[in-house]
Amino acid sequence: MNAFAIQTESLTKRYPNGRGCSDVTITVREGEAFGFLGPNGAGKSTCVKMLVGLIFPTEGRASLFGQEAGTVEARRLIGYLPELYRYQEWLTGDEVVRLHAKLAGLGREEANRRVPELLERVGIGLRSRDRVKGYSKGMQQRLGLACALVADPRILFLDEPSSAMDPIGRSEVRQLLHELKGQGKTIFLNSHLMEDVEALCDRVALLNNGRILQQGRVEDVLLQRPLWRLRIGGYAPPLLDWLRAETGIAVRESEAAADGSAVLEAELADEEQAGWLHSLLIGQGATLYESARVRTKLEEWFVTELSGKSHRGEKA
Ligand SMILES: Nc1ncnc2c1ncn2[C@@H]1O[C@H](COP(=O)(O)OP(=O)(O)OP(=O)(O)O)[C@@H](O)[C@H]1O
Repeated sequence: MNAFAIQTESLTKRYPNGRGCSDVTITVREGEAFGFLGPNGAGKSTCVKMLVGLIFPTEGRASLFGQEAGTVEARRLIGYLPELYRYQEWLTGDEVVRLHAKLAGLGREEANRRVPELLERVGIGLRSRDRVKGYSKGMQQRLGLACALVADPRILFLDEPSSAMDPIGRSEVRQLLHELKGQGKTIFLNSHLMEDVEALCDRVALLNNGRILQQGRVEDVLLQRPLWRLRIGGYAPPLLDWLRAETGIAVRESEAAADGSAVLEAELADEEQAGWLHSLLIGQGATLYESARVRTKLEEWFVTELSGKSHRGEKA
Protein backbone atom coordinates (compact mmCIF):
# COMPACT_ATOMS: atom_id res chain seq x y z
CA MET A 1 0.00 0.00 0.00
CA ASN A 2 1.54 3.32 -0.91
CA ALA A 3 -1.08 5.52 0.74
CA PHE A 4 0.16 8.19 3.11
CA ALA A 5 0.05 7.33 6.81
CA ILE A 6 -2.02 10.48 7.31
CA GLN A 7 -3.62 12.57 4.61
CA THR A 8 -6.08 15.40 4.96
CA GLU A 9 -7.73 17.55 2.33
CA SER A 10 -9.24 20.88 3.34
CA LEU A 11 -10.18 19.40 6.70
CA THR A 12 -12.59 21.78 8.39
CA LYS A 13 -14.51 21.72 11.66
CA ARG A 14 -16.80 24.56 12.58
CA TYR A 15 -18.19 24.38 16.11
CA PRO A 16 -21.55 26.12 16.67
CA ASN A 17 -19.61 29.11 18.08
CA GLY A 18 -17.81 29.49 14.75
CA ARG A 19 -14.46 28.28 16.11
CA GLY A 20 -12.55 25.13 15.17
CA CYS A 21 -10.23 24.76 12.18
CA SER A 22 -10.44 25.38 8.43
CA ASP A 23 -8.94 24.03 5.27
CA VAL A 24 -6.20 21.93 6.86
CA THR A 25 -4.33 19.98 4.18
CA ILE A 26 -1.38 17.86 5.27
CA THR A 27 0.34 14.61 4.40
CA VAL A 28 2.46 12.48 6.70
CA ARG A 29 4.51 9.57 5.37
CA GLU A 30 4.88 6.26 7.17
CA GLY A 31 7.67 6.38 9.75
CA GLU A 32 7.68 10.17 9.86
CA ALA A 33 7.37 12.23 13.02
CA PHE A 34 5.14 15.22 12.32
CA GLY A 35 4.98 18.17 14.69
CA PHE A 36 1.62 19.92 14.77
CA LEU A 37 2.26 23.30 16.31
CA GLY A 38 0.40 26.44 17.14
CA PRO A 39 -0.57 28.75 19.98
CA ASN A 40 -3.35 27.94 22.43
CA GLY A 41 -6.68 27.67 20.69
CA ALA A 42 -5.13 27.34 17.21
CA GLY A 43 -7.17 24.23 16.43
CA LYS A 44 -4.60 21.46 16.95
CA SER A 45 -6.68 19.23 19.22
CA THR A 46 -9.72 19.74 17.00
CA CYS A 47 -7.77 18.37 14.01
CA VAL A 48 -6.44 15.45 16.02
CA LYS A 49 -9.92 14.59 17.24
CA MET A 50 -11.08 14.39 13.62
CA LEU A 51 -8.10 12.23 12.68
CA VAL A 52 -8.79 9.75 15.47
CA GLY A 53 -12.52 9.78 14.77
CA LEU A 54 -13.80 11.43 17.96
CA ILE A 55 -15.50 14.23 16.04
CA PHE A 56 -16.44 14.52 12.40
CA PRO A 57 -15.44 17.16 9.85
CA THR A 58 -17.86 19.84 8.72
CA GLU A 59 -16.05 19.81 5.37
CA GLY A 60 -13.04 18.11 3.84
CA ARG A 61 -11.67 14.65 4.47
CA ALA A 62 -8.98 12.73 6.29
CA SER A 63 -7.57 9.25 5.84
CA LEU A 64 -5.06 7.00 7.57
CA PHE A 65 -3.23 4.60 5.25
CA GLY A 66 -6.09 5.13 2.81
CA GLN A 67 -8.83 4.34 5.35
CA GLU A 68 -11.30 7.11 6.05
CA ALA A 69 -10.65 8.62 9.50
CA GLY A 70 -13.18 7.51 12.08
CA THR A 71 -13.89 4.12 10.51
CA VAL A 72 -13.11 0.92 12.43
CA GLU A 73 -10.38 0.14 9.88
CA ALA A 74 -8.70 3.49 10.53
CA ARG A 75 -9.10 3.24 14.29
CA ARG A 76 -7.35 -0.14 14.28
CA LEU A 77 -4.23 1.61 13.03
CA ILE A 78 -3.87 4.16 15.78
CA GLY A 79 -2.91 4.78 19.36
CA TYR A 80 -4.04 8.05 20.93
CA LEU A 81 -3.01 9.96 24.01
CA PRO A 82 -5.54 12.77 24.43
CA GLU A 83 -4.69 16.15 25.85
CA LEU A 84 -7.25 15.81 28.63
CA TYR A 85 -6.93 12.25 29.82
CA ARG A 86 -8.88 10.77 32.68
CA TYR A 87 -8.84 7.11 33.57
CA GLN A 88 -11.10 5.04 35.79
CA GLU A 89 -9.93 5.98 39.30
CA TRP A 90 -11.25 2.77 40.84
CA LEU A 91 -9.11 0.55 38.61
CA THR A 92 -5.42 -0.17 39.01
CA GLY A 93 -2.98 0.99 36.33
CA ASP A 94 -2.59 -2.61 35.21
CA GLU A 95 -6.37 -3.01 34.88
CA VAL A 96 -6.71 0.20 32.85
CA VAL A 97 -4.13 -0.91 30.29
CA ARG A 98 -5.66 -4.40 30.18
CA LEU A 99 -9.03 -2.82 29.50
CA HIS A 100 -7.54 -0.90 26.56
CA ALA A 101 -5.86 -4.10 25.37
CA LYS A 102 -9.21 -5.89 25.44
CA LEU A 103 -10.96 -3.04 23.61
CA ALA A 104 -8.23 -3.19 20.97
CA GLY A 105 -8.88 -6.92 20.54
CA LEU A 106 -5.71 -8.32 22.09
CA GLY A 107 -5.95 -11.88 23.39
CA ARG A 108 -5.31 -12.68 27.06
CA GLU A 109 -1.90 -14.20 26.37
CA GLU A 110 -0.71 -11.24 24.37
CA ALA A 111 -2.02 -8.84 27.02
CA ASN A 112 -0.25 -10.84 29.76
CA ARG A 113 2.98 -10.37 27.89
CA ARG A 114 2.53 -6.81 26.70
CA VAL A 115 0.87 -4.98 29.58
CA PRO A 116 3.52 -5.50 32.31
CA GLU A 117 6.27 -4.82 29.77
CA LEU A 118 4.64 -1.51 28.77
CA LEU A 119 3.91 -0.38 32.31
CA GLU A 120 7.57 -0.95 33.05
CA ARG A 121 8.57 0.90 29.88
CA VAL A 122 6.56 4.01 30.77
CA GLY A 123 7.98 3.99 34.29
CA ILE A 124 5.03 2.94 36.45
CA GLY A 125 5.76 -0.78 36.72
CA LEU A 126 6.22 -0.59 40.49
CA ARG A 127 2.88 1.18 41.00
CA SER A 128 0.87 -0.81 38.47
CA ARG A 129 -1.14 -2.63 41.19
CA ASP A 130 -2.15 0.68 42.84
CA ARG A 131 -5.46 2.34 42.04
CA VAL A 132 -5.36 5.23 39.57
CA LYS A 133 -7.00 7.37 42.27
CA GLY A 134 -3.61 7.54 43.99
CA TYR A 135 -1.64 8.44 40.83
CA SER A 136 -0.09 11.86 40.28
CA LYS A 137 -0.92 13.69 37.04
CA GLY A 138 2.43 12.69 35.58
CA MET A 139 1.79 9.03 36.42
CA GLN A 140 -1.64 9.20 34.78
CA GLN A 141 -0.01 10.62 31.67
CA ARG A 142 2.48 7.74 31.68
CA LEU A 143 -0.49 5.39 32.01
CA GLY A 144 -2.07 7.10 29.00
CA LEU A 145 1.05 6.46 26.98
CA ALA A 146 0.88 2.76 27.87
CA CYS A 147 -2.78 2.69 26.75
CA ALA A 148 -1.87 4.40 23.46
CA LEU A 149 0.86 1.85 22.81
CA VAL A 150 -0.83 -1.32 23.96
CA ALA A 151 -2.12 -2.44 20.55
CA ASP A 152 1.27 -1.73 18.92
CA PRO A 153 -0.30 0.85 16.56
CA ARG A 154 1.23 1.99 13.28
CA ILE A 155 0.33 5.61 13.96
CA LEU A 156 0.58 7.38 17.29
CA PHE A 157 -1.34 10.57 18.00
CA LEU A 158 0.11 12.26 21.02
CA ASP A 159 -1.48 15.44 22.31
CA GLU A 160 1.04 17.09 24.67
CA PRO A 161 2.41 13.72 25.85
CA SER A 162 4.62 15.07 28.63
CA SER A 163 2.78 18.23 29.69
CA ALA A 164 2.22 16.96 33.25
CA MET A 165 5.68 15.50 33.72
CA ASP A 166 8.75 16.70 35.56
CA PRO A 167 12.02 17.14 33.62
CA ILE A 168 13.02 13.52 34.21
CA GLY A 169 9.67 12.29 32.92
CA ARG A 170 9.96 14.57 29.89
CA SER A 171 13.36 13.25 29.04
CA GLU A 172 12.09 9.66 29.41
CA VAL A 173 9.19 10.38 27.07
CA ARG A 174 11.58 12.01 24.60
CA GLN A 175 13.68 8.85 24.64
CA LEU A 176 10.63 6.61 24.26
CA LEU A 177 9.43 8.60 21.24
CA HIS A 178 12.84 8.35 19.59
CA GLU A 179 12.77 4.58 20.11
CA LEU A 180 9.28 4.33 18.63
CA LYS A 181 10.34 6.37 15.65
CA GLY A 182 13.34 4.07 15.26
CA GLN A 183 10.88 1.16 15.12
CA GLY A 184 9.17 2.79 12.15
CA LYS A 185 6.09 4.16 13.91
CA THR A 186 4.44 7.24 12.47
CA ILE A 187 4.18 9.90 15.17
CA PHE A 188 1.81 12.86 15.08
CA LEU A 189 2.86 15.11 17.90
CA ASN A 190 1.03 18.13 19.31
CA SER A 191 3.40 19.89 21.61
CA HIS A 192 4.41 23.26 22.96
CA LEU A 193 7.86 21.89 23.79
CA MET A 194 9.74 23.18 20.77
CA GLU A 195 13.04 21.56 21.71
CA ASP A 196 11.41 18.14 21.76
CA VAL A 197 9.69 18.76 18.44
CA GLU A 198 12.94 19.98 16.89
CA ALA A 199 14.81 16.90 18.10
CA LEU A 200 12.17 14.37 17.02
CA CYS A 201 10.17 15.65 14.08
CA ASP A 202 10.97 15.44 10.39
CA ARG A 203 8.30 17.93 9.41
CA VAL A 204 6.10 20.48 11.10
CA ALA A 205 2.97 22.48 10.42
CA LEU A 206 2.19 25.72 12.18
CA LEU A 207 -1.47 26.44 12.79
CA ASN A 208 -2.96 29.78 13.77
CA ASN A 209 -6.62 30.73 14.11
CA GLY A 210 -7.58 27.31 12.77
CA ARG A 211 -5.55 27.58 9.56
CA ILE A 212 -2.14 26.35 8.49
CA LEU A 213 0.25 29.26 8.40
CA GLN A 214 3.28 27.28 7.25
CA GLN A 215 4.45 23.70 6.90
CA GLY A 216 7.64 22.06 5.82
CA ARG A 217 10.71 20.04 6.70
CA VAL A 218 12.18 21.00 10.07
CA GLU A 219 15.60 21.40 8.45
CA ASP A 220 14.22 23.89 5.90
CA VAL A 221 12.27 25.79 8.51
CA LEU A 222 15.38 26.16 10.68
CA LEU A 223 17.41 27.41 7.75
CA GLN A 224 14.80 29.90 6.60
CA ARG A 225 16.62 32.99 7.76
CA PRO A 226 19.15 34.00 5.10
CA LEU A 227 21.82 34.55 7.72
CA TRP A 228 25.43 33.33 7.56
CA ARG A 229 28.11 33.40 10.24
CA LEU A 230 31.75 33.72 9.17
CA ARG A 231 34.76 33.36 11.47
CA ILE A 232 37.76 35.10 10.00
CA GLY A 233 41.32 36.17 10.86
CA GLY A 234 43.18 39.29 9.83
CA TYR A 235 40.15 41.46 10.55
CA ALA A 236 40.06 45.20 11.14
CA PRO A 237 36.89 47.36 11.27
CA PRO A 238 37.58 49.22 7.97
CA LEU A 239 37.13 45.86 6.22
CA LEU A 240 33.47 45.92 7.22
CA ASP A 241 32.93 49.40 5.77
CA TRP A 242 34.64 48.34 2.57
CA LEU A 243 32.48 45.19 2.30
CA ARG A 244 29.25 47.10 2.82
CA ALA A 245 30.19 49.75 0.26
CA GLU A 246 31.45 47.21 -2.28
CA THR A 247 28.64 44.66 -2.06
CA GLY A 248 25.58 46.30 -0.51
CA ILE A 249 25.29 43.18 1.67
CA ALA A 250 23.98 43.68 5.22
CA VAL A 251 26.96 42.49 7.23
CA ARG A 252 27.83 43.17 10.85
CA GLU A 253 30.51 42.36 13.35
CA SER A 254 29.22 39.92 15.95
CA GLU A 255 32.50 39.34 17.83
CA ALA A 256 35.98 40.78 17.43
CA ALA A 257 39.15 39.95 19.34
CA ALA A 258 42.41 41.87 19.78
CA ASP A 259 44.31 39.21 17.76
CA GLY A 260 42.40 40.20 14.61
CA SER A 261 39.97 37.30 14.64
CA ALA A 262 36.28 38.13 14.30
CA VAL A 263 32.86 36.67 13.68
CA LEU A 264 30.79 38.42 11.04
CA GLU A 265 27.10 37.90 10.36
CA ALA A 266 25.87 38.52 6.85
CA GLU A 267 22.44 38.33 5.24
CA LEU A 268 23.04 36.42 2.01
CA ALA A 269 20.63 35.29 -0.64
CA ASP A 270 22.24 31.93 -1.39
CA GLU A 271 25.41 29.84 -1.37
CA GLU A 272 26.65 31.56 -4.49
CA GLN A 273 26.58 34.91 -2.75
CA ALA A 274 28.34 33.32 0.22
CA GLY A 275 31.10 32.10 -2.13
CA TRP A 276 31.43 35.59 -3.56
CA LEU A 277 31.73 37.09 -0.07
CA HIS A 278 34.38 34.51 0.86
CA SER A 279 36.50 35.38 -2.15
CA LEU A 280 36.18 39.13 -1.45
CA LEU A 281 37.28 38.59 2.14
CA ILE A 282 40.25 36.50 1.08
CA GLY A 283 41.09 39.08 -1.59
CA GLN A 284 41.27 41.70 1.17
CA GLY A 285 43.82 39.61 3.07
CA ALA A 286 41.46 38.00 5.62
CA THR A 287 41.69 34.31 6.50
CA LEU A 288 38.46 32.38 6.39
CA TYR A 289 38.32 29.90 9.28
CA GLU A 290 34.68 28.92 9.12
CA SER A 291 31.49 29.85 7.33
CA ALA A 292 28.04 28.36 7.93
CA ARG A 293 24.42 29.22 7.56
CA VAL A 294 22.81 30.14 10.88
CA ARG A 295 20.29 27.58 12.09
CA THR A 296 17.35 29.12 13.90
CA LYS A 297 15.79 27.40 16.89
CA LEU A 298 12.29 26.09 16.26
CA GLU A 299 11.06 28.19 19.17
CA GLU A 300 12.48 31.32 17.54
CA TRP A 301 10.77 30.41 14.26
CA PHE A 302 7.46 29.84 16.07
CA VAL A 303 7.64 33.22 17.81
CA THR A 304 8.78 35.07 14.68
CA GLU A 305 6.06 33.56 12.49
CA LEU A 306 3.36 34.48 14.97
CA SER A 307 4.64 37.88 15.99
CA GLY A 308 2.22 40.64 15.12
CA LYS A 309 -0.53 38.13 14.30
CA SER A 310 -3.57 37.85 16.48
CA HIS A 311 -4.37 34.46 17.87
CA ARG A 312 -7.23 33.01 19.85
CA GLY A 313 -5.13 32.38 22.95
CA GLU A 314 -5.08 36.13 23.45
CA LYS A 315 -8.83 36.25 23.91
CA ALA A 316 -10.89 34.90 26.76
N1 LIG B 1 -16.26 21.55 21.70
C1 LIG B 1 -16.02 22.80 21.35
N2 LIG B 1 -17.05 23.67 21.14
C2 LIG B 1 -16.82 24.94 20.77
N3 LIG B 1 -15.60 25.45 20.56
C3 LIG B 1 -14.54 24.66 20.76
C4 LIG B 1 -14.69 23.29 21.17
N4 LIG B 1 -13.46 22.73 21.27
C5 LIG B 1 -12.58 23.70 20.95
N5 LIG B 1 -13.22 24.85 20.63
C6 LIG B 1 -12.62 26.11 20.16
O1 LIG B 1 -11.98 25.82 18.92
C7 LIG B 1 -10.72 26.49 18.84
C8 LIG B 1 -9.62 25.46 18.67
O2 LIG B 1 -9.49 24.72 19.87
P1 LIG B 1 -8.45 23.53 20.06
O3 LIG B 1 -8.71 22.90 21.39
O4 LIG B 1 -8.52 22.67 18.86
O5 LIG B 1 -7.08 24.33 20.08
P2 LIG B 1 -5.60 23.83 20.41
O6 LIG B 1 -4.73 24.35 19.33
O7 LIG B 1 -5.58 22.38 20.64
O8 LIG B 1 -5.30 24.63 21.76
P3 LIG B 1 -4.35 24.26 23.03
O9 LIG B 1 -2.93 24.41 22.59
O10 LIG B 1 -4.73 25.32 24.03
O11 LIG B 1 -4.70 22.88 23.48
C9 LIG B 1 -10.59 27.32 20.11
O12 LIG B 1 -11.05 28.62 19.82
C10 LIG B 1 -11.52 26.63 21.08
O13 LIG B 1 -12.04 27.53 22.02
